[in-house]
Amino acid sequence: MAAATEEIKNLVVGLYEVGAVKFGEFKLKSGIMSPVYFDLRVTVSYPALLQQIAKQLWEISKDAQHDVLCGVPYTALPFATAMSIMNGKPMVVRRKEAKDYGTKKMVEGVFSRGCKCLVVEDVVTSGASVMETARSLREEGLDVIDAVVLLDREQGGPDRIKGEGVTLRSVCLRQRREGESDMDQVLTVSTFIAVLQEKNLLDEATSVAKMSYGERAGMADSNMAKELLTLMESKQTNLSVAADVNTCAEVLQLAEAVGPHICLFKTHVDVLADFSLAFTLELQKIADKHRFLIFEDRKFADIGNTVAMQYGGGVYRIADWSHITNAHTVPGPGIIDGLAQVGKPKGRGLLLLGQMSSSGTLADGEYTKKTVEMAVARRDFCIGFICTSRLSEDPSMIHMTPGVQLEEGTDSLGQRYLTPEVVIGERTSDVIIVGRGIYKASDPAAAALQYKQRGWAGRDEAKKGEGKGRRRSKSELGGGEEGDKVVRRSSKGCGVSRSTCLLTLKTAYTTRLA
Ligand SMILES: O=c1ccn([C@@H]2O[C@H](COP(=O)(O)O)[C@@H](O)[C@H]2O)c(=O)[nH]1
Repeated sequence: MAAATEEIKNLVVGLYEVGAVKFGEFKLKSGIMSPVYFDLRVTVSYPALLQQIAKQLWEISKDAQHDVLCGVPYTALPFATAMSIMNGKPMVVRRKEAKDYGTKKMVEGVFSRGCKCLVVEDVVTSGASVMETARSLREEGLDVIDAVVLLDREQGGPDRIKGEGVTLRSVCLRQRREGESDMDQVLTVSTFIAVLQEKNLLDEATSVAKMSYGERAGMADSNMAKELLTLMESKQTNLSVAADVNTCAEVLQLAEAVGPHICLFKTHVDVLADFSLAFTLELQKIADKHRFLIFEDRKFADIGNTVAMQYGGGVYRIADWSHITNAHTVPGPGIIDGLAQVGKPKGRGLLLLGQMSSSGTLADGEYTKKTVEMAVARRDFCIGFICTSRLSEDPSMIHMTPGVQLEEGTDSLGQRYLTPEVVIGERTSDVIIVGRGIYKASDPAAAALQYKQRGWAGRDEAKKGEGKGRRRSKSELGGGEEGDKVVRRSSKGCGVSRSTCLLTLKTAYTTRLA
């Protein structure tokens, strides 16, 4: 599955740079407040950007049926014109008001009855403008079954438009996956933010490392990521214990002892001499009691079909009891799809191994980069990474780092240890995973508390921005004119932190008006 292509990323950045996307505080025509406003009218002043827009709109029109194009007046007229010129496709123009002289035609241009017309729109909110245009074109004898839009504000537009017999396709930052509806084919807000952050275009305050886990929970795409981030915030812990002990009784005893201090309990059930499904039920009871999630560190590494069987069946039936599991990306994205087939219906989440803590690991450079792309493209199921430092500025992605002890060092088999302060404070990871440092301690509960405190304190360092995850803004957020949909706007002076704006933005986007 492709992540946002470079072309789409460039388009997002281009829109942002010309002020077609503004962050601040806006009252929309509907009365709701929004921390983002799209004003695509400015794009007429940027021919290269207009060309990019037309190219993307044309690409998503490929499966649509059309003999002519018609832009919804006025902002989308130049989009349709650019598409027409670039692809040699004729267009028609729909008048907003009929002339009171001459032909009194509502639609200008040459067409015949039954001619298929593709409606082109800039932004869809409720879908009213597209529907009005489609009705008017139909009254003149044109056949309208498809429409395309640059930005879908996810407020029910495509469904309403579908109700009028028109399929709306939107330019999106990820490709539609099998089984997803048209409504899923949207420019997701967290992807939008991730692209701008990746390009260092958002204010430093938006750096994910500076956001609370709670704020990020509100922005996460998968329910499992939301649940874990919420739990971390409410329990004030970013500690995961790795229970690498050999019997079920030892695992359960450890879970009872460390349960109050952790967000996640990591298992390797294939090292248990006496594994049974009854044991998993006991573990789940302890997890419920102490409010932590279970992570079976299975490190799947086969083709999609095989991992689906390994995850859902066999002796361990991992998907039945483990909230989270993980996978290598060596096989390619099929491994994620295979695991998602089993795990998604159960509400589970997946971590990808982007880096490893062991010395000489091959998981670096291009491999790590590709892994991040795979995760972002499936953020409905992928909740983050096993890694040694932050890999992505996407607020949905939870970074978990193993190889943590109170002192830096190595073991005799190549494991490398960093301290909680380095992992969370400097490398801006989200979760420390600690095994021997805790289960081999004379008092595992006391050791867990100590790691928990040091891991949580690391957050303060990360928020100060001294770490690697620090982002510097390249450009100030620009001022913008008041549009007909905007009552008030302020960017710098809105009195709300940028991260709060972004959180509200996410909320605004995910709240359907219908
Ligand atoms: O890169 C990786 C990935 C996973 N692990 C796992 O974490 C724990 C670490 O245990 P320690 O005793 O704290 O070394 C263990 O379960 C590994 O399988 C990792 O270490 N590195």
